[in-house]
Amino acid sequence: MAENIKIAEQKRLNSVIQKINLAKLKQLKTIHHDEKNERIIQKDFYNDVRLRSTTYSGLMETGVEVRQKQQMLDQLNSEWHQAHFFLKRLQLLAKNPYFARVDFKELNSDQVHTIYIGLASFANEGKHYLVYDWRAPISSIYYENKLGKVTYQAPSGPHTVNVLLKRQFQIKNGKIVTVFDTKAAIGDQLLLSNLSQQSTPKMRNIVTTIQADQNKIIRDTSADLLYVQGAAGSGKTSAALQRVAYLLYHYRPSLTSRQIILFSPNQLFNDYVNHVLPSLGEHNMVRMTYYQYSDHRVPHFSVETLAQRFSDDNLTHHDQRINNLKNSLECFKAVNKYLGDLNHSGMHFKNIIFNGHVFISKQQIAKIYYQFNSNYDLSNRLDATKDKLLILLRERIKSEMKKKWVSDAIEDMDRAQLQAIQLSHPNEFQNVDNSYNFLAKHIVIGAFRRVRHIITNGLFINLNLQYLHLLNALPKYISLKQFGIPEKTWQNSLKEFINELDYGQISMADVSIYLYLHDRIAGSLGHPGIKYIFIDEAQDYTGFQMALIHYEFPKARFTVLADLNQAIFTHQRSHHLLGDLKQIFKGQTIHQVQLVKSYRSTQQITDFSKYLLPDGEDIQSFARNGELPKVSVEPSRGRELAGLIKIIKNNHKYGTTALIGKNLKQCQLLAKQLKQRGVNVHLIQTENQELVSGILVVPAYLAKGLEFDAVVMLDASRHNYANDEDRQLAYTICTRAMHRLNVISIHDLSPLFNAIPKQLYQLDD
Ligand SMILES: Nc1ncnc2c1ncn2[C@@H]1O[C@H](COP(=O)(O)OP(=O)(O)OP(=O)(O)O)[C@@H](O)[C@H]1O
Repeated sequence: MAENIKIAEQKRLNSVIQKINLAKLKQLKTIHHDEKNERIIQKDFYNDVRLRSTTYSGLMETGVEVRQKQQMLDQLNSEWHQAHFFLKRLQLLAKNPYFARVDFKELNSDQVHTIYIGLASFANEGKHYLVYDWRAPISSIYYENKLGKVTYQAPSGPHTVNVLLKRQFQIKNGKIVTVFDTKAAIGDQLLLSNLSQQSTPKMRNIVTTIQADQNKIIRDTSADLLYVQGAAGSGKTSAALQRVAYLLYHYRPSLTSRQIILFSPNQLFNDYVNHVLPSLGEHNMVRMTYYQYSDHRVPHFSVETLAQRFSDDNLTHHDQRINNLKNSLECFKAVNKYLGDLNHSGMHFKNIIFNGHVFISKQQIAKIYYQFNSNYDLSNRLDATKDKLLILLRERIKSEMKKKWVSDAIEDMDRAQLQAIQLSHPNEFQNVDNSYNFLAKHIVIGAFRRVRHIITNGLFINLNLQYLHLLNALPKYISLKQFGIPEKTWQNSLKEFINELDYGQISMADVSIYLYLHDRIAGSLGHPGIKYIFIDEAQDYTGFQMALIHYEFPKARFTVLADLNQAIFTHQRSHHLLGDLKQIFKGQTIHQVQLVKSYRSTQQITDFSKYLLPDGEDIQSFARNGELPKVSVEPSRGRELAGLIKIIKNNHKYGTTALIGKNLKQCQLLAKQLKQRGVNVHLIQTENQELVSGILVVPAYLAKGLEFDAVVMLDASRHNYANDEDRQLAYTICTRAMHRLNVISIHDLSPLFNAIPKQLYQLDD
C-alpha cells in the first residue's frame, strides 16, 4: 500500500479519535452532573421527609413532593444509564474506531460516497456519520464478497450500489498498523492473520472478517426458523453470536438481551462464549443448557447429567431403543394423542388431606374434573376444577367451625393474640356469639391456607402416577415394533423407571416428556416474553426436545445451528433433525443456510479430518497452511505416555494443548499417570470448571464447540474406537485443533482412519 495513502488515512484517524475523545469527555460530564444532582435530591428528600412528617398537612405536602422527587430521580437514573451506555461505546471506539472503509456510488450518479465501518456508529456535531455501525444496513456492502454492483437491504427495500473500493485497517493504540485494499473475498489477508492467532479461553468476535454466507445468517429477520447446517469450524457459533448483536441493534429498544436465550451444549461452552457480546458493546443474552432448563423445572428430581448421558453408550440395545422411542418426534405426537384422550378419562389425582383426614377425595376431584363439557380442553378443565374446589372449601368453612379442634384452638389462644385480632376488627367483637364465630372463622380460614395452596397450584394432580399411566398407555399410540421394542421389554422398562423414580432420578429422555405432560395438563403458556431462541450444537437435540422447546417458547423465532457429523449423543438419529424441525415448524417460515468452509483448522487438519466422514468431500478448507497431522501407533501404554510427553514438550510454543479422550474415565487415568511423571496437566472433568490455557486433559463430550491450538486424540485404537457409532466422536475431536493435530493409538489404529489418504498425514509407527 502506497505510503501516502497510509499517511492520509492516519490523518483522518487522528481527527476521528480526537472527536471521540471530546465526546467521551462530554459524556463523563453528563454522568458527573447526573450523579451530583442525584445526591442533592436524595439529601433534600431525606430532610423534607424528616422535618415535615410531624403534622398532617406537612405529611400531605410531603407526599406530593416525594412523588415529584421520585420522578426526578427516575429521570436522572435513566439519563445516567443512557450516558453510561454511550460512554461504553465511545470507550470501545476510542481503542479502535473502525476497521474498514468502503467507497461506492449510487447507480445513477457519479458522486463517490465514503463510509468507515466500526463497532458502533459515531457522528459529529452536524450529525454527519464519521463511523457507521457494522450492523447498519449500508455496512452490509462491506461483507459481500465483491466489488462492483452490490445489493443490500435498505430500510426502504433492496438497494443496489456500485462498490469501488474496500479498504481494511488494523489499528493499534490509535496507529494504523496495516492498511490494504481488497478486491475479491474480504481481505483473505486479514482473515488469515486473524485465524493464525493462538487460541484464547474466550471466544473472539469476528466482525472485521464476517464472510458473505455468514452475513446472511446474521442479518436474517424474516425466518421463524433459521436452520444452519455447517461443517466443524465453519463459524456457526460465531455467526450466531454476531446475529444476537445484530438483532439487538436492529430491534432496539423493543428487544433486550433478556429476551434472547442461547441453548448451549454445556457450561464450559457458556463460559467460553460469554465475552463476545460484551466485546461488541452489548449485554449477554441468557445462556443455558437443556439440562439446566429441565433440572430447574423439576426440583424434586435429579436429572441425568451430561456425564451420565454420555455413558449411556454402555446401555443395552433394548435400553437404547427405548431411549430412541422416548426421544422421537413420534413420541411427542403420541403424547398429544394421549392428552386428547385424557380429556375424557384417565386423569390421576391425589386425596386432599386436612388434619390427617381425607378432606376431598381423589374420586370426588375426578368427578368434578370430568363433569365439564367435552369442548373444554385440559387447561380449562383444570381451571374450572380449581374454582369448584375453592367453592367447596368455602362451603366447608361453616361445618368446620363447629368442630372441636376449633373451640380448642380458641381456648388455647393467649391474651396477646386475642387482643391483636380484636384491635384489627373491633366491629366483630360487639357481642359474645359474634366474637366466637369470628374467631372460629378466622382460625378455620388460617388452617385451610395449605389446602387453598394445594388447590390453587393444582397440587392435587398425581403427576408421577399420571406419567406412569402415560408410559403404560404409550404402546396404544405408538408402534413399539417400529422401534424394535418387544412389548415385554417395554413393560420391564416401566419397572426400572419406577425404581429410578423412588430414588428421585429421572433420565434426560423422561424429563422432557414429564415436563410436557405437566405443562399441557396445567395449561402453562411457557415463556411468551422470549423473542429469540438460539440452539447451538443442535445435532445432539432429539425430536422430542425440539418440539418441547418450540412449545415452551411460543412467541420466539428460532436459530438452530447443527453439524450432523458431530452428533456424539444422537449419532445417526440426528439425520432426522431437519425433517423433524420441518414438521414442528409447519406453516411457519423456514430458511436454510449451509456453511461448507471450515475456518478453524489449517488446511491440512481440515483435509485430514474430513476423510473420517463417509460424505465429507463437500467440506472446504480455508487456505491456511500448516504441518501435516501426525499419527503414531505405539506398542504399549508406557510408550504412549512417553510419546505424549514428547508431543507436549514439542508444543511448548502453543498456549493450549488439549489431550482429548473418549470418556471421563480414560481422561482421569491419563491425567493421573502424567502427573506421576511430573507433567503439569489440568484435568477438565466437569462442565462447571473454568477453561484455562496450558495442557488440558478433556473428555470429548466436554470439548464440543471449543477449540485449542493443538490437539492430541488419545488412544485412537481399534479397541477404543471400534464401531461406526464412534465416527462422529473422532471427527469432533480432530476438528477441535486449530494449528496442530496428533493422533496416538496403542496397537492397531481404528478402522475409522482407513479412508484417509496416506499423503494427508505423517505416520509414526
Ligand atoms: N468470518 C470469520 N472471520 C474470522 N474468524 C472466523 C470466521 N468464521 C469463523 N471463524 C473462526 O473459526 C473458528 C470456528 O468458529 P466457530 O466456533 O464459530 O465454528 P462452529 O461452526 O461453531 O464450529 P464447531 O461446530 O466445530 O464447534 C473460530 O475461531 C472463529 O473465530
